[in-house]
This record gives sequence, structure tokens and C-alpha cells, in this order.
Amino acid sequence: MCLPGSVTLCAGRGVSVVPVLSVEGLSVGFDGVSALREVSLRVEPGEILGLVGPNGAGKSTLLNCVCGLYRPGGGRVLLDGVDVVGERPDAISARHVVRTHQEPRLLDNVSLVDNVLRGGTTPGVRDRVAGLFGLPSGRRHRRDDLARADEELAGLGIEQWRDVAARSLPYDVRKLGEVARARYAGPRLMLLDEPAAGVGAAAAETLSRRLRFFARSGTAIVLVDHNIDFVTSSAHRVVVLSAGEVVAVGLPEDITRDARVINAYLGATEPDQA
Ligand SMILES: Nc1ncnc2c1ncn2[C@@H]1O[C@H](COP(=O)(O)OP(=O)(O)OP(=O)(O)O)[C@@H](O)[C@H]1O
Repeated sequence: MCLPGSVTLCAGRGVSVVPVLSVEGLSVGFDGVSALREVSLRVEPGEILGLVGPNGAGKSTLLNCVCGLYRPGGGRVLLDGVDVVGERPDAISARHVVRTHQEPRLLDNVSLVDNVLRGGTTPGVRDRVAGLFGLPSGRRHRRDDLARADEELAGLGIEQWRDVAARSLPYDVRKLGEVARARYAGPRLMLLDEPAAGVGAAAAETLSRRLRFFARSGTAIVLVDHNIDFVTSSAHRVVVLSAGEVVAVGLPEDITRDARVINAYLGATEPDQA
């Protein structure tokens, strides 16, 4: 696949593309139960890869392996071609990888905009001192940072909540706030775990448009969600997992018609008809 924002030339033109993320033969077991079996996938710069599958398929486990929270029993996780298995989560996030969670993890007593600002890199000592003493350079940086944070909130349509403490925000605003914070960090790879769960249809549409915008600027995204319409309208390509295995990979419009995918979902929800 050749996408806008790709930093390399297309394979079709004779130059190979180095994926932002390449997962190769990944296997994970918990107490003898296989959560992932030999899973392989890749995500290019500027690509949104949808990752779907019934409950327990292994989607979150895969995200946890990529961001270093779980160590796989086998296989490789390559970020820009470098195997990062065994690296600590903070080392992996320093590679510009951010992850959001099914349950948003904003700081309750902190305003929405300050939560977003905390997604950024830690200010250097000089910036801290300048900020502390109200020096012009400190004030300028703070102004620039606020403008960027506000832009992320406005892009997701939640700017009116900017000064409200996270604990008082409606659930859908907390969810979108976590995406804003992730984006503010300037990621090369975003791992989004059910960002549209608990979000209304209009907000999900805004989110979908915004993810496409992130991708156009070159960000690679792995998008996990149970809302298939949301995933198929947002993603360039979709991987379907079932019981820890990849059962289908394809374009969104083809995936929803794929018999293996229909079986995986029906098998999970209506066992008698599987
Ligand atoms: N820390 C853990 N300890 C033991 N088992 C785990 C752990 N994490 C995941 N599992 C198991 O691994 C399998 C895959 O779980 P996972 O949460 O990755 O699936 P999922 O596709 O994200 O599901 P859902 O859509 O319900 O979030 C499940 O059987 C789950 O119980």
C-alpha cells in the first residue's frame, strides 16, 4: 500500500518501505492459554490499521506487547526496523509511541487542557527555570504549548471543556481528551484501544475525520474498536483477530463481507450457529 505521508517511496517503484510497526510471529501465553499465536502485521507511515475481533481475541494483548507492557513468548516487534522486545515501556514511548486505554486515564483533579499538556515531553531545565521566574521565553513557550493543546481539543470538538477538571467531564469527553493528549505528544505511532467506545455517533464521526487528519500528517495508527462501522470508515486496512490468530486482512469494504470474519463474530456471540 502506498499512502500519503509515507516517508519512503512505494515498493511498487522498486524501493522497499520500512514500516513504522512490524509485528512478526508474535505469540503470548498466560498460564498455558494462548492469547496470541504467531501474529504478524505491519503499519506504514500515514496508515490507519484497524484491528478488530471478538472479546478475548487478543487485541489489547497485542497493543501491550508493542508498548512494552507485556513481553511476548515468541516473535518480534519492530519499530522503524528495530526489534524492541525487552525494552521498557518508557524506552518504547521515547520512540514516539503512545497508547490510549479502554478506560481513559486522565488525572482527575487536573483540567482537560492541563491533562493534554502533560502528554507532551517533559520541559528541559532551562524551560522550567524560565517558566518559574516568569521570564519571557518561559511565557512564550507556555503560550505556544497552550495554543497547540487548544488546537487538539478543537480538532476533536471538545474545546468548550478545556478548563473543567477531568473528574467532572462527561465520559465521552474524557475518551476524546485522551486522544487529544496522545496526539499532543507528537507520536509517530498511536495505539488506540477502543477510542470510540461510549462515544456518540456525531463525536465518533469527528474522531474518525481527525484520525484521518493525523494519518495525512504521517502518523501511523493502530485502531482497536468493537464499533465495526467506525473502524471500517476510519481505517485504510483491517486485520481481524479471533482467538489469538489472524483470520483475515484486507480493505475495510472487503472485510465486512469475508466469511471467516462473519464466522469469527457469530462464533463468539451465537455459538449454536457457528
Ligand atoms: N494479564 C493477563 N493475565 C491473564 N490472561 C490475560 C491477561 N491479559 C489478557 N489475558 C487473556 O488473553 C486473552 C486475550 O485478551 P485480550 O484482552 O487481549 O483480548 P481483547 O481482544 O482485547 O478483548 P476485549 O475486546 O474484550 O478487550 C483473553 O483470554 C484474556 O483473558
